[in-house]
Amino acid sequence: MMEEEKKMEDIDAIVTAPTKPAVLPVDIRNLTFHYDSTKEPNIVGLNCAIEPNSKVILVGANGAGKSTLLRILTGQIFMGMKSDRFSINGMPKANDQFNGVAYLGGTWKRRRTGFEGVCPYTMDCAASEMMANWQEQFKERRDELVRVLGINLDWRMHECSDGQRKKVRIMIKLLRPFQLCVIDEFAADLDIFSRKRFFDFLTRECEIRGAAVVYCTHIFDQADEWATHVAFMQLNKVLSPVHRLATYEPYQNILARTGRDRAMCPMYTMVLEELERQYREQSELFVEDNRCLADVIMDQQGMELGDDRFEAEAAGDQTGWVSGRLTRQLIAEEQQLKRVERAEKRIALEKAATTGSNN
Ligand SMILES: Nc1ncnc2c1ncn2[C@@H]1O[C@H](COP(=O)(O)OP(=O)(O)OP(=O)(O)O)[C@@H](O)[C@H]1O
Repeated sequence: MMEEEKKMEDIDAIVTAPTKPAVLPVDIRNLTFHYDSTKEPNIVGLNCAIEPNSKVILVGANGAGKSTLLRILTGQIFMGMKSDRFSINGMPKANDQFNGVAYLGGTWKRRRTGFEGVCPYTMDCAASEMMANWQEQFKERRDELVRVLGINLDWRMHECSDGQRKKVRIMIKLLRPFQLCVIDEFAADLDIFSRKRFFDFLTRECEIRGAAVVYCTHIFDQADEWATHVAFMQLNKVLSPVHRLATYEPYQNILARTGRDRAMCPMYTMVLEELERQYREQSELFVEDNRCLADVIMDQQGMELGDDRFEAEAAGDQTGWVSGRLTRQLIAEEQQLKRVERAEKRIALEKAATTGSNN
C-alpha cells in the first residue's frame, strides 16, 4: 500500500473511532459529610463534576468547608461520608500520590508514630535528598520543576525560607504526573515570579494530559488569566455548581464594567460581591441599621472556635510533640538542677555554720 494511502487510512480510523468518554477527574453526587455524626453535617448534598483540562478556583469564607472538601477529594478524609456517587479519576477511593492524585496542602502527618507535628521538610538534609528515589525515577520532570520554581537542590532544608521550603514540597509532590492536583492555599508563600511560572506549568500539565487542578485560595492575582472555572463553598455548607467562567453571567457582567466601575481584578470583585450576598442572605444579624456589613461578618467569624482544636484534641498527650513542650521540659529540667544545686549549697553553708558555732 502506498505510504500516502496508509496515512489517510490512519487518519480516517482516528476520525471515525468511537470517542471514548473521558474519565472525569472528579465526579461526586449527593455527598454529605460529618466530622461528628451527633452534630450538623459539615458538607451537605454536594454535587461536583470536574472535567479534564479544568482549572477551578475554589472560594468561600473562613470555616465554610473548603479544606474539608479538598481533604475528601484527596483521601485525607475517608470516613463519615455518604454519597450516591464518588469517583476520583475513575476510582471510588482517593489517595494522595495514588491514581494520579496530588495534594498540595496541610502538613506532613504521620499519626501514632511519635512524630506528630514534626515536619521532615525542616530536616538537616539537602533538597536533593528528599524522597531521593522518586527524584531519581522522575529525573526529567524533577529538573523541569527545578527550572520552573527556581530551586537549588543543594539547599539544606532546615535553612530554607518558608517560600523555598514550599517550592521543594511542590516539587516532590508533583514528581509523579497527576490527573487531579488539589491545592489548598499552598502557593501563597511563592513570590510573584515563581507563582506565575508555577501556574503556567499547571496550565501546560492540564493541556497536555487533560488533567485538572482545584485551587483553593483567598488571593486572586493570576486568577483571572489562569482559571477556567470557579466554585463557591457557600455559608450554608452547600457547594455551588462549578461555573465555567466564560459563560458565568455574574463574572461576565463584572468584566463588562467600564469607567469608574471597572474592576481591576474581576475575580476578586466577584468573590467579594458573592460573599457579601451570601452573608446578607444568611445572616439574621444583618438588619437595616446601617451597620457596616464587614463588621457584622467579622463578628460572626469571631464566634467560630479555633479550627485546629480538633487536631490538637485528637493528638492529645500521646506524642509529647506539642509545640513548645520540649523547650518547657528542658527549662524545667534545668531549673530542677539549679534548685538541687542551691539546696546543696544552702545545706553545706548551714552545716559549716553549725560546725563553726560548735567549735
Ligand atoms: N477535624 C475536625 N473535626 C471537627 N470539625 C472540624 C475539623 N476540621 C474542621 N472542622 C470544622 O469544619 C468546618 C470547616 O472547616 P474547613 O477547615 O474545611 O474550612 P475552610 O473553608 O477551609 O476555612 P479557611 O478558609 O479558614 O481555611 C469548620 O467549622 C471547622 O471548625
